[in-house]
Amino acid sequence: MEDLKPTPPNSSPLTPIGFLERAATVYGDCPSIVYNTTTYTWSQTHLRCLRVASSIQSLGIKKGHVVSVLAPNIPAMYELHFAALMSGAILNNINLRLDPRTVSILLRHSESKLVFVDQLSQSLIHEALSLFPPGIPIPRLILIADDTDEASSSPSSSSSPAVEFVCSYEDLVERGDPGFEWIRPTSEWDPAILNYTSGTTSSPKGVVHCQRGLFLITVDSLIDWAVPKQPVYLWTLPMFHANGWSFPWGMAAVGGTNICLRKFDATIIYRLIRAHNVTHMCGAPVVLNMLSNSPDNEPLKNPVNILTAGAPPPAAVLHRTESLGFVVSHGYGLTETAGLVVSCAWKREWNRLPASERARLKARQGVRLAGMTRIDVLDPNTGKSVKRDGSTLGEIVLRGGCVMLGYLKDPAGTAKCMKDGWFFTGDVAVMHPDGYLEIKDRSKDVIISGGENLSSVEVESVLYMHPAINEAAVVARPDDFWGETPCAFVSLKERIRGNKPSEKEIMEFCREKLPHYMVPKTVVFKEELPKTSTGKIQKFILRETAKSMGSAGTRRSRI
Ligand SMILES: Nc1ncnc2c1ncn2[C@@H]1O[C@H](COP(=O)(O)OP(=O)(O)OP(=O)(O)O)[C@@H](O)[C@H]1O
Repeated sequence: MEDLKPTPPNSSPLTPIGFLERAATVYGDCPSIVYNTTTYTWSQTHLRCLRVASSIQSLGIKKGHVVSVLAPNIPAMYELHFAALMSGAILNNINLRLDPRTVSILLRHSESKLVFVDQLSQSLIHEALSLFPPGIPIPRLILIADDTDEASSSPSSSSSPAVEFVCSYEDLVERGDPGFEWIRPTSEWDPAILNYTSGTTSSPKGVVHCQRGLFLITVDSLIDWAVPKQPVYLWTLPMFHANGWSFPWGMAAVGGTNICLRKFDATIIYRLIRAHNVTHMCGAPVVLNMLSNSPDNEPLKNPVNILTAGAPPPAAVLHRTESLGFVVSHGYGLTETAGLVVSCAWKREWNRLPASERARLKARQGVRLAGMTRIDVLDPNTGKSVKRDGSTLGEIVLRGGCVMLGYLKDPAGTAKCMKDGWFFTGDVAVMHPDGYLEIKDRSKDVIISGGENLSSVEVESVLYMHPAINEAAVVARPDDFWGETPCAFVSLKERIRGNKPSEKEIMEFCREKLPHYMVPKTVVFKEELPKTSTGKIQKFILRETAKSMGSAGTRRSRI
């Protein structure tokens, strides 16, 4: 059989772009995108993307050039996930809640040639470009105009500075060629996406993914979440965050309806779920917390599948969300893996367990998706797999086709996390006897108290059980005696604000449920906890605050 080799009929480069052509054939007359009063069908979306792709090319964008987008979850943002790649360009989504300085750094780092700018982000791009040093080429700008009520009623829409745009996005659609022969990858390893990480632990890093990786993560995610044909998908997860965990391409593969929205809160989400009979949505645990604590919450008429990832979901939040009729699935991934690569694969027999036990099991991150090659939790000292005992800590390592090509212009950073055949995640976890892993912390967040490693996630999960607590984060506070002690930052639920529990009461609550060394020795009440735009609590900011508080000064007997 050695003479049988790959040949053109069996080795076309994998790419997720082909899903769109197929959707236009199979689901041509069915809705692809719904945004306020606008609805497109899959054949319209296909043609619009071809037109935009041809226009991008006619603006001088060549294969491998970076094209950036600064927009919320609106139709143009969705279309550019296809159109930019169809023009041969590399798509770079920029988080629109970043400050101008960071946006400016990212645009220079990526050497972006063209930036699509939502009309409400004009000030941001204006300021970002004004920070370009002289002599550095400035990217050209395309305006994504939006005349919907939501966009035009925003205060910032009227006060935008004059920014020079080449033309509008709709001009590109209009003047583009619907018969454009889109640029197919010559190799499935061709770079396709440049995403910057959230910057939860450090400055954002530029993650590059190839066409093959995107194809694999898209197909794998659809299988793992058991997404049926023609779901109704509500865009509550920002597409600028790791390409919405691959679901822009996934929805084309299954002919789903994308319900786009510019901004969201619990009221809008509940309204859209009812109006469109939403079947699927994604969100970080912060979204689940918001939905389950909202005064608008009421049990859903039909179950809605919600996929959560991005931060550890406390069991108490999972429990509250499911009791409203959401069917929660829990996954884990990183910008570096283009989406979710581990999930808490649910077993039918677990349905018979009490709700709180189900939530506890579901809070575990789980097992590899079918398309991943291997995952493991390695002892940092020996490099060997940790014991499957649910308590020995190690680092999660991954291997599979959707792991990034590497960090842009950062060979040292790439080599640091991609070595010995593994991608090292920097996440600390245990392996349970049943082969499911559970994250205990990020390596930078582990608290070391009296030589004992202490999982901030475990302490947080207990704090979330407290009826008055809305959100909680636990970080290390320096301590002269113990080295570090746990310091809890909490925000309280709106409705109990008059009746605030004391620091001591919260510590007592934890003491009933945790070993003494894990009980927070300090509790700080805050109106709101600092978060990244993707809803992750910025522990490095809290850590700085805890540090500035000085030694907790605990005495031995208190621990
Ligand atoms: N289900 C989950 N449970 C716990 N943590 C999760 C889960 N899913 C993702 N995470 C956390 O999110 C991280 C990946 O997030 P992302 O790629 O958005 O950037 P970031 O790591 O937050 O930013 P930066 O690398 O710049 O600090 C993981 O490494 C992990 O710490």
